[in-house]
This record gives sequence, structure tokens and C-alpha cells, in this order.
Amino acid sequence: MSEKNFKSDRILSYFKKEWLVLLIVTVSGLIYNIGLLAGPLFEGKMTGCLIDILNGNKQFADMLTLVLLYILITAAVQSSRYIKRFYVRRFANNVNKRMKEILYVSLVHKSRPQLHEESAGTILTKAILDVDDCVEGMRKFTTEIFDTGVALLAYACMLLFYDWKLALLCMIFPPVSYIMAEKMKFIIQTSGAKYKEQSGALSTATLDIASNAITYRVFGREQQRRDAYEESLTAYEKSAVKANIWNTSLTSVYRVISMAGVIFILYFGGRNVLGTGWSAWSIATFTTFVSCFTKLSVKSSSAAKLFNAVHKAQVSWKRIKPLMRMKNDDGDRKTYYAGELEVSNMGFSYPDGKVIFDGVSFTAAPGEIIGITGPVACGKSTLGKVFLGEYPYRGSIKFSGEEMKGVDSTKNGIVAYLGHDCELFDDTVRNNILMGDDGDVNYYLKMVCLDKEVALMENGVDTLIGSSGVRLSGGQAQRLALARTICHKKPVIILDDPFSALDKDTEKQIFKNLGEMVSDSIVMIISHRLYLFPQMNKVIWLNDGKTELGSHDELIEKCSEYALLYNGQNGGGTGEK
Ligand SMILES: Nc1ncnc2c1ncn2[C@@H]1O[C@H](COP(=O)(O)OP(=O)(O)OP(=O)(O)O)[C@@H](O)[C@H]1O
Repeated sequence: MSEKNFKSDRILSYFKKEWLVLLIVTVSGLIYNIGLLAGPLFEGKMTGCLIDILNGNKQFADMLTLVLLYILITAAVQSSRYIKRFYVRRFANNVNKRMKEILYVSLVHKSRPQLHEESAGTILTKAILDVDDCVEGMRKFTTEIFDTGVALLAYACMLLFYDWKLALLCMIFPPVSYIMAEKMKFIIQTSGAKYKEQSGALSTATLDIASNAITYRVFGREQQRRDAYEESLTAYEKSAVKANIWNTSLTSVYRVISMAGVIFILYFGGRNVLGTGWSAWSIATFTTFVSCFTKLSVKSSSAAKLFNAVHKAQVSWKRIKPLMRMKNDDGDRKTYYAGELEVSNMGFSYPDGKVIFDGVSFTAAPGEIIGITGPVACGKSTLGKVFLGEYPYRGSIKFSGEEMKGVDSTKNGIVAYLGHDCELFDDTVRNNILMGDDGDVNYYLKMVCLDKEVALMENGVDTLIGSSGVRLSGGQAQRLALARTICHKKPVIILDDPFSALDKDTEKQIFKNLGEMVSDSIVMIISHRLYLFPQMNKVIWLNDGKTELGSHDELIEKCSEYALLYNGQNGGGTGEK
């Protein structure tokens, strides 16, 4: 099956994709399960042979031949079993890997609002557990279709062959265990879902305790956090134990029910041997029949368990299916080149209805730098995120004449974005900038005035920066993230407070370099600090849902609040460096 025909949200596609592995499973599975009949058959024959030897009708050599044959066939059957198990495991591993890759891509493409709504950690933990359950169900189904399906059929045929009436009578019990398994599936599913929920909550709590450790320590809230964590841990343990008990304890109950038919075999089979039953049996046939039925019962209890596993897999699949729609990472990516931005009458409100801004209209050409400012919490960051296509806006935003509504502008290569969170990876300086591309990493480091500091690091550009850049200062992390943004520049670049951790001289130098490097892009800089704003082509002032737009000089004239803020900062009133 080619990658093109592979439909990631169809479970059958995963089976089709692994057709070769499944073919080996089928062949080895058939050999193993049909070969299993040799067990009861030989056990019966050997019992018969023993009686014949005792009666003087057969020799020890006959028994030896039987035993040797039995060992040979058992060895061949067990080899097939080994091959089958190996390939079933391989099938499960391949599917698990494939599903998790798709899940990863799907989560990477979820928007920030979606990920924030339900914490990313919780989604990931639950989805990973669901993938594991789903694959486990597929593995059990694949393995049991032979180990249970084919074997059951073979054992049933053998029982019917020896005494069909007795066979039908004692085979009433295994279906009873299936019905019971069917009735129990709701409890198993509910306890399983609860366990996954608690597992997700525990992951989120663990992440919280690790990432906010200093805050809890400094403000003396460690004990409270620990208590809350203990609570979460206890809830997790309880749900895990409950789910595990329901999952495993029922197997023996199913087995006892399936085995109940042995009472009929002892009574009616005994009559057959004594010559007063429905059929005429030898001791050998009796032994074969009992052995066959015991094996059938054991298999039946596995079938009941299989129903639960498959049902669990179905429920898990239903939950993860929306995440399994494969995003073609590169296929539907369009390359955009420099173009004009046309914003008309654009507005945005969060779901609570509060208008963050309205009537934003401006045009921008490549090479222009637009400054966005306003009082605290006026909506500067929200305006930046609207261009990312994360929030549905009113009015219109067109890039090169194409409306951006409904277009994932980050994915489609229109917008490059640097937010408050630098989003640095636990990798080297080089990899954080180039992200696998080729390029002169030193050039970008120089442009963001970080080259000298990186040169002094233990391994230069190959120095590992730790999780989220923990080994860097705030200003270094900010410049490294900026280097990455300009290395992968797009026609529109949005920088949300990119210089907040820098001193004035460094900020000025980087701004100068920025103008040269991204001369074919439209750059929007969101900032509270205004001393660079006179050099910007346009300024947007946001305040209380309203916007003012113009050049710096125009805004100084027409917007007293802007003028006040700017003059205050330039008179040194803010005390900034
Ligand atoms: N996801 C959200 N849901 C609802 N309201 C939000 C959300 N994010 C932000 N807001 C609200 O929108 C308003 C604007 O927030 P935003 O972060 O855009 O302001 P800002 O100007 O960038 O703030 P700052 O100056 O502190 O950087 C705030 O009142 C904030 O509480």
C-alpha cells in the first residue's frame, strides 16, 4: 500500500500497510493452531498404546516411535508459534510507531487556543494511552484470530467428530462466558477511561510542580503543592488498581464458566467407555476428548477477554480518530513570496464578547516595519496572534490579494512569529536556529548580537542549551529565538516584545540589522518601549478597543496618550536602561 493511499483515520489502512508481516503471521498461525491438535491426538494415542503394551498387544518400540513423532511435531508447532508471536509483535510495534508519529504531527498542528483549552500534557498523555490500548486491541485481535479462532474451530471439529451430541452439550458453556464478557465491558471501559483521565491529570500536576518549583518555594507553598500532588497521585493509583482488577480478574471467572461442561464429559464420556453411552469409546478417545475440551475451554476464556480488549480498542480509537487525520506537513504547504498586506475594518473579540479592537485598517508593503503599542492589556499580543490565523477575526486581512481567513498562515508560510515564550528546544545553539536546514549560523548570531557570547560557550554553536534554554540568560534566549525567526523569515514577521530583556544599545543595533536582513518582509514589532518607534514606517496605537494609525510624527500630533508615553520614556522618566 503506497503512502498516498494510506488513510490514517481508517483502522483497516494500518492492517493493509502491514500486509507482508500479516501474511507471515497467517501462515505461521495456521501451522501452529492446526498443529495444536497433535497434542490431544498423541496424548490419546499414547494412553491407548500404554494399555496395549500392558495387555501385551504392543511393544515398547511402538511407544518410542509415538513419543519421538510427538516431540518432532511439537517442536515444529512451537517454532511456528515463535515465528507468529515475533511477527505479531512486529506488527503491533510498527502500527504503534506509525500512529504515534501521526499523533505527534496532529498535536503540533493544533492551535495554541486548542492546546491551552485542555492542557497539552493532558491531551498527549491521554492520546498516547489511547494509541497503546488501540494497538493492544489490534495485536490481540491479530494473534487471537489464530490462537483462539482457528484453534477453537479445530478443537470443536475434533469434539464433534468423536461424539457430536456430547460435544454440543458441553460446548453450551463457552458462549455463556462470552455473554458475560459482553455484559462486563461497560465497567471495564469506564474504569479504563477514569484511569486515563487520572493519568493525564498526574502528568499535568508533575509538569506544574517541575516548571513552577521556584515560585512555590519562594512563596512557601511547597507543602500545599506536595499535598495536592499526593492527592493526585492517590487518585491515579486508585484508578490504576481498579482498572487493572477489572481488566485481569475476570479471566479466571470466564475460564471456570467455560470449563463447566467437563461434568457432562465425565458422566456421558464414562458411559461411552463403558459401552452404555451414545458412542463406543476407548480410554484413548476419552483422554483425547477431555484434553481437547480443556484446551477449547481455555481458548474460550481468551476469546471472552479478546472481546473486552477489542471493545476497549474501539473506544480508544473513537477518541483518537479526530487526531489521526494525517496532516500532510509539506504537501499542502504553499510558498509565499513578498507581497502586500491589506487590512480593512478588522476586529476581534474573545468568546466572552469583550471587543479587544475594532476597525483596524492599514496597508503595508515589503520592507515596512510597523510598531504596535498601547497600554498594558490593550490587545497587542492578541493582534499579533490574529495574523497567525489562530483567532477568527471580523473584517478582512489579505496577503497578496488572498484573504487569510481560514488559512493557517503559520503553516502556509506567510507568517513568522516570535511570541513571549521563546520556545527553545533542548538542543544545541546551532539546531535551535537552523532546525535541520543548512545555513551559516554565525551570520544569524551576529545579526542578533549573540555571536561573541556563543563563541565563549564551552562548545560554541554546538553547546547544548538545556530544556527550554534553561542554560541561557533571558536576553540570550530572546536573541537566540530571534535568530531562529529571521533565519526562517517569511513575508510577514511578527515579533512580540522581542527586545524586552535587552539593553538599549543592543536593541538599537539589532533593530538596525533587522532592517537590512528582512528588507523584503513586512515586520510588526509589538512593544511597550517606544524609543525606536520614530524609525518605524507606521505605528498602531491600541487602547480600549479603539485603534489609531499613522506615522510616529502623526500619532504624536493626533494621539495625546501616545505622545505622553513617548515623551515620558524619552525624557528618561521610565528609568529604563
Ligand atoms: N485566551 C483569552 N481569552 C479571553 N481573554 C483573553 C485571552 N487572552 C487574552 N485575553 C484578554 O485580552 C486582553 C488583551 O490581552 P493581550 O495579551 O492581547 O494584551 P497585551 O496588550 O498584549 O498585554 P501586555 O501589555 O500585558 O503584553 C486582556 O484583557 C486579556 O485578559
